[in-house]
Amino acid sequence: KESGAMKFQRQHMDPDGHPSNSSYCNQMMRRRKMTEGRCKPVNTFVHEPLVDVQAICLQRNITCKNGQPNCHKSSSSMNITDCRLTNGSKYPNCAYRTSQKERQIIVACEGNPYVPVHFDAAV
Ligand SMILES: Nc1ncnc2c1ncn2[C@@H]1O[C@H](C(=O)NS(=O)(=O)C[C@H]2[C@@H](O)[C@H](n3ccc(=O)[nH]c3=O)O[C@@H]2CO)[C@@H](O)[C@H]1O
Repeated sequence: KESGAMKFQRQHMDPDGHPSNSSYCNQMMRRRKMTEGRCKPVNTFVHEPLVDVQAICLQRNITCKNGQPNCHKSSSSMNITDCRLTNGSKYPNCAYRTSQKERQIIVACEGNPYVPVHFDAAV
């Protein structure tokens, strides 16, 4: 069974990648298995070293969107790509808009070791 930490890495980590073109999201959402059964509507990939994203869990606690108190915001902005399903997209042909951004990110952390298990937001 896939752990929360491994699921976070599958869904959100791409340290060496960067959207060279508009098909980055179409390719990556398939490759990372987020277009099976349905097209995941929104997903962010983070283009920073895993250790830097794991270090976010050391920042002070803030409240997550779901009210849980185990979220943390990155101290600096990070290189990310937002993938957002387009209106004309029809499963199984999941069509995404690729947007490269520099944003602080908010993740939820859990476990021992205390590591990211959920992407909450980019701010
Ligand atoms: N506090 C917590 N502590 C611990 N675990 C927690 C906590 N909260 C949730 N989980 C867990 O995470 C699981 C999960 O998949 N949550 S999810 O809201 O659907 C994820 C969002 C995110 O993937 C994506 N998104 C969204 C915005 C954006 O900018 N970028 C971007 O990528 O969209 C998704 C939907 O918004 C949930 O089942 C629950 O098990």
